[in-house]
Amino acid sequence: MSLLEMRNIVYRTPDRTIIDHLDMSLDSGEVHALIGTNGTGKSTLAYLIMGCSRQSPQQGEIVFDGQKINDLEIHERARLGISLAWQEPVRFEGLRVDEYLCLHDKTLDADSYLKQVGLDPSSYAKRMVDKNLSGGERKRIELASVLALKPRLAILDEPDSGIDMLSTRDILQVIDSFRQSGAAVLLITHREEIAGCADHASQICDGRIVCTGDPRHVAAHYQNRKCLLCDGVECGYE
Ligand SMILES: Nc1ncnc2c1ncn2[C@@H]1O[C@H](COP(=O)(O)OP(=O)(O)OP(=O)(O)O)[C@@H](O)[C@H]1O
Repeated sequence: MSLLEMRNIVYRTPDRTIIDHLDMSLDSGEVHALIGTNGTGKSTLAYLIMGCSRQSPQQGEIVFDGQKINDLEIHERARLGISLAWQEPVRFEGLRVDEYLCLHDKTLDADSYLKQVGLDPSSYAKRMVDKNLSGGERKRIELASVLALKPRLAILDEPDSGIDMLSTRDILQVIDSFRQSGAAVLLITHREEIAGCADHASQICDGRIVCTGDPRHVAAHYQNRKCLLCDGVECGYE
């Protein structure tokens, strides 16, 4: 059985359907890229898995390690080993970076996590988590904090956003760190070169998975094929 199974998920707001009968699964240790254009439901899917703001699908089942988690609170899901690195990192003012990384376990070596995200501990460990950190630095610290949680499933919502192109290699290294830790990773991205490091990829369009399989195949589909809501011509379900 897969670590995470999303079965026939439907999520609607009063105005519209955002996730539309979506099926998707992830195995332990698998890096699965989810690619799609703006507003196709990627972050919504991440929030549904994490249980943010008590969001729950109106239809379908989210099953983690054999357990239906639709009705679990966010902290209960976190306890099962699910973690989310937000697209816009949360800011905990008044904490030092090393304290922030070790909030849940004071015995952790904060420096090793900073190194894994390409930040020099001698420059960053004792800085405050506040507005003086740049967006890209906060993003890296957020990724380090998720690594430090040692999740079984890490959901990375656009880990590359706000980080310059030259640092793509750092992001790929971070994803590799998750892989080496044995975590499954749901990697949300717009960028094919980031998706290319995954074991598996899926393209989402208007809340539905329209293509899934080898990342190169999915990236080519995403780039070259017309897609129902991307540009008005229905794409194939290959
Ligand atoms: N609570 C809500 N109420 C109304 N509309 C919502 C709500 N949450 C999300 N949406 C809409 O659902 C759509 C999908 O949003 P979502 O953030 O999941 O997209 P995304 O694929 O992550 O986009 P991006 O790549 O731009 O981050 C958007 O049109 C968004 O405005």
